[in-house]
Amino acid sequence: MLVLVGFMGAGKSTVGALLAERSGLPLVDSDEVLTRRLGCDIPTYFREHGEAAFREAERDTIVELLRGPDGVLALGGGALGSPEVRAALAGHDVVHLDVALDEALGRAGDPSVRPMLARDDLPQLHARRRRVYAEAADLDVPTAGRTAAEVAEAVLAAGLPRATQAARPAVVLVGPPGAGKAAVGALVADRLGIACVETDLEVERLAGAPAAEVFVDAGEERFRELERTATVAALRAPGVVVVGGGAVTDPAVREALRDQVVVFLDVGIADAAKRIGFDASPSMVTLLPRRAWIRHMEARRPLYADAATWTVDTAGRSAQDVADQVLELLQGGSA
Ligand SMILES: Nc1ncnc2c1ncn2[C@@H]1O[C@H](COP(=O)(O)OP(=O)(O)OP(=O)(O)O)[C@@H](O)[C@H]1O
Ligand SMILES: O=C(O)C1=C[C@@H](O)[C@@H](O)[C@H](O)C1
Ligand SMILES: [Mg+2]
Repeated sequence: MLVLVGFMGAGKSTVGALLAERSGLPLVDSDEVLTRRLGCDIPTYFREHGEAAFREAERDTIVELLRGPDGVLALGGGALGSPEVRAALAGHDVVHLDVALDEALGRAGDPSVRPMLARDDLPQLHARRRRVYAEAADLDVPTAGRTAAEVAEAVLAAGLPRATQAARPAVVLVGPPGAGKAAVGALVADRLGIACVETDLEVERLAGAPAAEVFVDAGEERFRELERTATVAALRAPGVVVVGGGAVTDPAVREALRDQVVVFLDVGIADAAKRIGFDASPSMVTLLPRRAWIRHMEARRPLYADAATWTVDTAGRSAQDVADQVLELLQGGSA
């Protein structure tokens, strides 16, 4: 992961969003994940349970996020107080956004709602933490006199492996026709502010004809060839990638799926048949009658499951509900 550390107001969230956009990696903000998990905002939690309880929850959450799928991770300003968090940073690319105290105070917003700003030893806290951030970091970026965009440029220019790695999808969705991949993919991409690439549509673009037509006129073998080209290319670019139901039968596609963040959207014939509408107007999926769907699913289930980082059961659920679960998984929530 590309991990951003620094004092409150250093620009971790703002610069993190710019780096996420540039690298195609999802942005995860530990304060946001914690707010969701704690069920209330951080100042309220500090008031009701005290700082020690907050630090424990913060430590556990961050250690878990650091073990999770790749991304840009912005850490809360006090996170490095934990030796477990400092140890868990090993092997990640850590960037310290170095900000002077007066500048940070100018940026960090209303001090009355910031538990850690309401203390009289702030200059000492800032000086102490600055050393801890620098010690943990692979790169220190002074933010004084630089816009957030310039800070992001400085991070990219330093050539850290994660910031400059070849782009790859934030998440790849696999599953049979009727799993809801395209609908869920569009919702997830929308929330992450990134593109959604459907390999079926890419095949149509390459072939210059509807996918069903390629399948019937040029034959399945030609269709699979185009699908392999389109899918392997999509898996090297940022965004959310929705992989056509049969693509996993191709060994090159399975190879390209290795080490990706993959969600298998699982579904049974009852829900799939309802969602597809087997008698609706001609499309790729209406070529698959009920029995063929079942046969394909039996053969492909192990391939979907093998490729998957997570499996999500979509039976009886709306696309929005499934998309929310996928987002939660990406942002370190439990399944
Ligand atoms: N380099 C910069 N120059 C000027 N303003 C900036 C810069 N970086 C961030 N800001 C602004 O400062 C404010 C705080 O930035 P941001 O929320 O990204 O900081 P943070 O490190 O995530 O702080 P927090 O402790 O709240 O998580 C925002 O209004 C943001 O637009
Ligand atoms: O500096 C800190 O100790 C904190 C910073 C914020 O990011 C929050 O994690 C919380 O307000 C504590
Ligand atoms: Mg922030």
